[in-house]
Amino acid sequence: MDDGPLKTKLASCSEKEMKRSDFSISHRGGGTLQFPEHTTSSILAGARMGAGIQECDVTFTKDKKLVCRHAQCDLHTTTNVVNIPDLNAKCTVPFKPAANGSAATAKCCTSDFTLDEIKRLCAKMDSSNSAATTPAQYLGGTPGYRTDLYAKTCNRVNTLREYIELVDGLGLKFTPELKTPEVPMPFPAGSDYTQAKFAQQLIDEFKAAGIKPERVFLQSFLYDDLLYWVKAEPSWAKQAVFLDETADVPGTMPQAVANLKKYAQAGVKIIAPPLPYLVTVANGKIVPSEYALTAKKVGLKIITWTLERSGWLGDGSAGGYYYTSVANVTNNEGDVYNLLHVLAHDSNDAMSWSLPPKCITQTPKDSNTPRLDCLFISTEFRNGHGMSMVTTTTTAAHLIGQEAFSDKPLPLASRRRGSQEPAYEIVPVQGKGRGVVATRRIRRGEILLTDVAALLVGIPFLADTKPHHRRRLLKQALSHLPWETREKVYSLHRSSSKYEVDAILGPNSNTVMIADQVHVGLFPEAARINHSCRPNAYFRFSEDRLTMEVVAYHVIEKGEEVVMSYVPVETPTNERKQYLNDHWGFACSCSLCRGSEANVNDSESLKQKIKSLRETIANAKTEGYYRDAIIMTEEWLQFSEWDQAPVFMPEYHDTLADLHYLNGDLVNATRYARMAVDGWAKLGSVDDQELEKSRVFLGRLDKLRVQRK
Ligand SMILES: C[S@@+](CC[C@H](N)C(=O)[O-])C[C@H]1O[C@@H](n2cnc3c(N)ncnc32)[C@H](O)[C@@H]1O
Repeated sequence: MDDGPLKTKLASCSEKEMKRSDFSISHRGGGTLQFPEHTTSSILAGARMGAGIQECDVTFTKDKKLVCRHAQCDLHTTTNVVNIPDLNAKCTVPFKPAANGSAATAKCCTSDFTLDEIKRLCAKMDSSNSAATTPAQYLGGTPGYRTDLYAKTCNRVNTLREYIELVDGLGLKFTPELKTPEVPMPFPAGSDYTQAKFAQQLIDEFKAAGIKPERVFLQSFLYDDLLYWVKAEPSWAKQAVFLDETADVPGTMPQAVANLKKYAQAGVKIIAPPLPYLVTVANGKIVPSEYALTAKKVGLKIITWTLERSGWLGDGSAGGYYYTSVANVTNNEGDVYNLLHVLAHDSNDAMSWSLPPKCITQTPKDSNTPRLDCLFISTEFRNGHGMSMVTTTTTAAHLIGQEAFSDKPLPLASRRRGSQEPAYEIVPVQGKGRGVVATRRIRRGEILLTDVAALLVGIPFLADTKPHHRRRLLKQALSHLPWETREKVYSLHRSSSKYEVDAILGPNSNTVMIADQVHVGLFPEAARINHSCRPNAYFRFSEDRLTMEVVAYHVIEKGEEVVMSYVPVETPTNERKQYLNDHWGFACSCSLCRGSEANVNDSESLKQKIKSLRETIANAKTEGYYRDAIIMTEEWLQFSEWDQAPVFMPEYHDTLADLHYLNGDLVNATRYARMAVDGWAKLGSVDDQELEKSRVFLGRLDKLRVQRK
């Protein structure tokens, strides 16, 4: 693979455990390179490789039973049928040996046999030997890049029912494809076994097995099958997939693109074309095609047919059919990852943003590697709240990867009693402009306010970009926000500074981490919270929701101002005063900033002690002195209580649980983990994320204890 950020990122995962994911869908069972397809061994191999969804291509037997085969008429190449004389005789075209320069032939269909007969077959690797003069020879021909190793024992052909049972047992999802019949329908002629009946039978098998429609992605190449499901079985059609091959004939792509709207209007939800429909090349890079962009625009979801190649990527054939639209940038086997990256991220990027991203490339002073920063704007984000972001494409892709833009539910913030109004108001506060004041008593740990980011900007962009370029891009970022959010943001402009964006961003933004990169975030509502050296609240940033939650450190009485510390609480007084003055533009008048020398010094030395204790705890933890870290954590709690510095008991219990676990003491680790879970739960479930984290940890500890018994 070519060197670059993607290769580095992938290499960093080489030692990670494989995880099951719905992103990975097995084709014909998962292990077709090594296992006879659609068999139990193949499905188990797919599951081992991480497939979250498993395929069965569904076709019917002579007695109308449903079985899994890639095609209705492939039994002569995927089973030993031609080598069983009485069954071979029943084939549509029984085996005929090669002779006089003509290849050996056979054609055996599932509809030639009853299910009992099909159950006598052994599945094998999909191949045939065209030079065969005997049925046994015809079974050969497996290409050298596959193996017959696992076809030596008899793998039976699975029925749809057996596949459902197996995949259900593995806890996976299903993607059955209704195979286009190769015999005229109804089958047999004049009977009532129509195409619609076949399409219904497939769903009925899932219903009979008690499978919910949310676990099933039906597929078909026949548009009429999709229309049938939409009409007859709407809940099963919700994630039915239309396999689109209508642009395979040269010149037909424009029509295929135009048809997408029609499909969406008819109720189709997911389109699955082959790779070349989805990507093209622009400026030497793989990018989403017009087909992909249009599909998204009309509201269709996309599942790539398969990620496969016809021939090697590095031998000059450039992957054959599947790579036709990107052949001129395909020259080594690693290019499959470049393609996959575009399918997984870039095509979604292009859809998530309301305007095409605007990008600039610049090389930071301390590095030789150029960095691409882009302005991404989504006016749809959070029901029209909107958000602009200036960051690298890697960070944007990371956020898309964790579905940060999917409007996940927000954690519940405090409300006024018996009302939907927030439990705070924004009012003038003496000497500080405006501020946030509680309108009822807020409990410790309650989430007082949840705010959605209006703007996120990477620090490297701010540091490396020339001021006028920086201001211009940021101005665009703000001006494209939806009206209501934009008004809120502009109302934060308090100073008479010449540069509006600087005046808005400077004294109103918070530092947040996204994908391990430092960013500043503008949260227009939370930006009304003033500073105090003795805060009663703190903020927590959620990377996968792009929100800020303001949490009460301790009880905040009705009418009390909600305040946060703009600097780490343990920062020494002089440093703090200086920073607040330089960066936030005000002279700190907190009691700690202006208190008597003696008091300040007392508090100062406590702060210093806490600061160094926290550092020592962190060091002891990384160096493995867990016992010492445990003792110091107890000490830290004591000091914090003297100083009235905020400390959450569940947070503290989480730390102790972790340290005891690292120290190999499962009993104490479990004790503290349980206390942490109880503590978070008592906070009224307002902090679901922390509660969930502690619960997961406790679950792990419980499992470990059971294993060790
Ligand atoms: C994030 S804003 C807080 C909301 C602001 N008071 C308003 O009216 O929108 C930060 C600005 O508020 C003012 N501020 C915050 N805390 C203050 C404090 N403790 N004393 C004086 N001014 C403060 C400063 O002007 C600071 O730059």
